[in-house]
Amino acid sequence: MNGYQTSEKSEAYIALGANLGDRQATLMEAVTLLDQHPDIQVERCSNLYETEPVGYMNQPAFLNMALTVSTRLQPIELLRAMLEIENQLGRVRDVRWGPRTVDLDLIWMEGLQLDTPELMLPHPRMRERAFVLVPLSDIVSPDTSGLYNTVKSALAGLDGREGIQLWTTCSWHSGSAPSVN
Ligand SMILES: Nc1ncnc2c1ncn2[C@@H]1O[C@H](COP(=O)(O)OP(=O)(O)OP(=O)(O)O)[C@@H](O)[C@H]1O
Ligand SMILES: Nc1nc2c(c(=O)[nH]1)N=C(CO)CN2
Repeated sequence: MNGYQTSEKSEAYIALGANLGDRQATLMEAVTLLDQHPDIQVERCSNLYETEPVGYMNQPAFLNMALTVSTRLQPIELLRAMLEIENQLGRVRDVRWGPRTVDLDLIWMEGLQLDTPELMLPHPRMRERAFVLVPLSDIVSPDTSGLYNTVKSALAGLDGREGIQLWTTCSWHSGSAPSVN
């Protein structure tokens, strides 16, 4: 699909990670801030997983999770809203793949492919990242068949879930804060 209808609501999948400060509190704050944006509604929220760092090893373990949101925003506007929330929560960019208070990546919008430096969709590294795929597998449904099939086949091709532990369950009830156990 090339064109993009902004008048209709779209579902977007977002991966979140944090490995500095109070990781769980920061992730919960990011979810709340996303839902408080006037044009973004959080629909589903994965459990939280503690994961070993990938790419740059000399850093603390991450907490990772994933969300489904619905929005009428253009994808680039959604990404900019996400980057603003990262800044609000104290994200500092220095080392590539290095430690961060919070990271929000736009992973997938069904039927959409983009290849610009500012935004690539689907996220170009999603298939090799168990820390993205495992949380996503909590929230994908066969209705979103492109993503569902991508997550299932990418997970089957990885070496399993080594380095990924369930940290806490999480559920989302519209209009309230995310609830963790
Ligand atoms: N799908 C996407 N999601 C988030 N950022 C993207 C995406 N595609 C391109 N970018 C661009 O990548 C830039 C760097 O993002 P970021 O600092 O989060 O990278 P990173 O988390 O260190 O590494 P990685 O991109 O491998 O996850 C962002 O400013 C953004 O413009
Ligand atoms: N376990 C884990 N490792 C990472 C993560 C992350 O969120 N979790 N994010 C990175 C940059 O996007 C690099 N490495």
